[in-house]
Amino acid sequence: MITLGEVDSHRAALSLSESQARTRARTEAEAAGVVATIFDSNLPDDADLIVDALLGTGLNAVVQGTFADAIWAMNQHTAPVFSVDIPSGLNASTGQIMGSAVNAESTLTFIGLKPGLITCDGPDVCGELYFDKLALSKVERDAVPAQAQRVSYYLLTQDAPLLMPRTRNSHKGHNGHALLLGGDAGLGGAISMAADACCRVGAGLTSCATRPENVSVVLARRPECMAAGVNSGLEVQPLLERATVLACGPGLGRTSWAELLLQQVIQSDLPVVLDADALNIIASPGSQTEFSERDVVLTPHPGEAARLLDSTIADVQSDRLAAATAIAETYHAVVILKGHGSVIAGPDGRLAICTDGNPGMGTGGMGDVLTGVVAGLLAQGLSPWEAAVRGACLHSAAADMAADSDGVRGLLATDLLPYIRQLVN
Ligand SMILES: NC(=O)C1=CN([C@@H]2O[C@H](COP(=O)(O)OP(=O)(O)OC[C@H]3O[C@@H](n4cnc5c(N)ncnc54)[C@H](O)[C@@H]3O)[C@@H](O)[C@H]2O)[C@@H](O)CC1
Ligand SMILES: Nc1ncnc2c1ncn2[C@@H]1O[C@H](COP(=O)(O)OP(=O)(O)O)[C@@H](O)[C@H]1O
Repeated sequence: MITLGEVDSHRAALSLSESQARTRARTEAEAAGVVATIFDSNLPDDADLIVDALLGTGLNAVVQGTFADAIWAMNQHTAPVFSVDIPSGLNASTGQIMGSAVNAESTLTFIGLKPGLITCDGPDVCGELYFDKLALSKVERDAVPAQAQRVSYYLLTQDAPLLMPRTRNSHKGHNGHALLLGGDAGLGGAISMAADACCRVGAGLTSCATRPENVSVVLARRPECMAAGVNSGLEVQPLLERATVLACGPGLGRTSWAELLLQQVIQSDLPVVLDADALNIIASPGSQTEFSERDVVLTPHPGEAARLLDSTIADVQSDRLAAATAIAETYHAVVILKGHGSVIAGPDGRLAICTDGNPGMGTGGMGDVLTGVVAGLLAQGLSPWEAAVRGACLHSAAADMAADSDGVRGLLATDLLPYIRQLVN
């Protein structure tokens, strides 16, 4: 941790106001050896560290004027920037850059980890993130309730394994039977990848209901999976009777075939994961779906979330926690709002942010694998909340392992599968 004492030979203080608090801060900084100067668009060339303590967690409007100039100057400077509490210009609650933000080399945040540091644009601007609870007692810290729980594969498995070990006497009937529905013409890969992930996460049995022409695609990729070609909703009925958990959406499309399949899924009372076009169909005008009596996980990316909320991607990304909460409340379901810092929201107001994951995951099929992972966890008896939290972290941590091994670019959804298997054991 860097202290003021260690930076006292550096002239990096910016004085932009004479309010009482700032005056006191300035007095104390000067006493520690900092030389304060009025900011005039330039920072000293010879500074070898910039301490950014310009704007804090109260920022709620676009940064303008001298503040924007100061942020620009810090970003142009060759010295690394160390941000105090939060990089100036970043919205502490949402992770949105408010016009411009400091690109910190590292950030030391205090008392509580702000959600904006770990979702949306936050991780791109805060650099290495450090946390100090300061001298506050637990009682004092608990007085301010956390907005969201930070979750990661590492945090979830510090004291216990991700999944309970199996009894030696267990058999496939104990581990659930997931039925995955989707795979319209040309999209057989999506349902096939979801099924593979469901098998690898440990579901006892995995079946697919897909277009007849995709049956061979699914079976060729994963013979352990069962695949039925279906043309109508009626043909889905016997499959539903054997399943314990459903997932619908990967490669589903939006044809009348897709709507018939989804109708069967909606009418069932089995736990279900809905993704991709299943979400787009329930978001369409006239569709009145809510799941108050059922275990449901919805996995929208920001585009699908915008359709579910009848809003825009920009609105969703401007406050990801609020968007995930609004979907969870509207549909009475657990929601994984995907993207960097995936947000998990429960209908009861619970919120978590997953800090695993990397930009290599921005490739087709990655969401289909997540659907299979969450379905496989539900099949093994996890609650929707646990399946969503553990599934999101498992999926992203597997992607991090795959990226550590061979790099971020060119990472494919199916590259995650061996790591998913390692991480569930
Ligand atoms: N091999 C396969 O069979 C594949 C099938 N896929 C299936 O094809 C379906 C349709 O995929 P499309 O890409 O056409 O449609 P999408 O609805 O997934 O994407 C359409 C648009 O939504 C927006 N969007 C998506 N992700 C976003 C994000 N993270 N942040 C902000 N905006 C975002 C973008 O504007 C994007 O162009 C998927 O739902 C999936 O089930 C894809 O998963 C790709 C691979
Ligand atoms: N930059 C990123 N950082 C972390 N995770 C990401 C990033 N980009 C994408 N992801 C993850 O990858 C997956 C993409 O899902 P989705 O958009 O539904 O893909 P598809 O429809 O192609 O299957 C989600 O789990 C999302 O959280």
